[in-house]
Amino acid sequence: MFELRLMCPEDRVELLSDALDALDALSVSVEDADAQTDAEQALFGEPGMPPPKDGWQRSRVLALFHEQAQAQSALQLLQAQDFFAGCELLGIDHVPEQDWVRLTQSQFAPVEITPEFWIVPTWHEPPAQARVVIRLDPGLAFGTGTHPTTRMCLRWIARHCNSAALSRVLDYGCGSGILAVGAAKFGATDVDAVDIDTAAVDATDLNAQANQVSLRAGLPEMVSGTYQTVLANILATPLKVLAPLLWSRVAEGGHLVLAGILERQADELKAAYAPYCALQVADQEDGWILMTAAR
Ligand SMILES: C[S@@+](CC[C@H](N)C(=O)[O-])C[C@H]1O[C@@H](n2cnc3c(N)ncnc32)[C@H](O)[C@@H]1O
Repeated sequence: MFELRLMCPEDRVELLSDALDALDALSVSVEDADAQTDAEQALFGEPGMPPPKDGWQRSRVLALFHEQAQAQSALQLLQAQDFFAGCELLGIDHVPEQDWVRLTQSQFAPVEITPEFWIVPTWHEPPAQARVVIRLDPGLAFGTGTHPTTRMCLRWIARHCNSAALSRVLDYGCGSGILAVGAAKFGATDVDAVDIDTAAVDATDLNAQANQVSLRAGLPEMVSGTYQTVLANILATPLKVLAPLLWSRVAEGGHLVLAGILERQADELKAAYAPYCALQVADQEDGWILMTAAR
């Protein structure tokens, strides 16, 4: 295969990507051309919020074609368009054949949560010291155990194993279902996992089956009654909006466990939850914090 690489200013990215699609590119991807340089202007957005800007100030647009001649003729057609002004050819390069499946798999090693608790992809054997294992392959839904927010929630679950905290558990924003599966593996008998994304609900069902645990996965409307533990690893903005709902689901004597919060967001989270409970920082990793409250 051949990769056509173009540099493109912010206001042309969409036009150029659409044109490459129309010219039968096998795939089109866009990268921040200034990433990890002094000129980088990173864009941070949150789900459900409008993007802060349409694109980076300069983007690298990469399009794959089967044949070199296809890439060259796509370039010629683009160069004849008005919108190509300000864009620039970086090159047309041969992309060597690779075993993409093996390459992707090699990037996902088993993840240690505690010395005895591991997340292990199906193509790996669990480490000898693992006593509790979640079998999980990367998929469409968030939550493979590689993110600090997920790991902190799982550590909290491991610390509370065999306690009343893990009787009835709610995983709110379940993604892959990793927290719900983890809670079930540590003895939770009644686990609900909900997400606004139906792909996450499907992934959670499949991951529960693969790990031979029983839980109920569904949309947030499925939540009913109260829970000894309510886990929500989302992001600061939705967590603030969800404060009354999440707290109302915590049973007497139960715990609220929140993640997806940056260290600098601790005070705003405490303020948002102050009418209901006193959130405390319970763990931290790589600039992210875990906040908890007991009822
Ligand atoms: C960061 S992922 C966490 C996935 C998993 N629980 C983990 O800990 O790795 C957040 C998930 O929350 C879901 N989500 C976002 N806003 C939500 C909301 N208002 N209600 C329910 N789920 C939401 C997203 O679809 C996503 O799957």
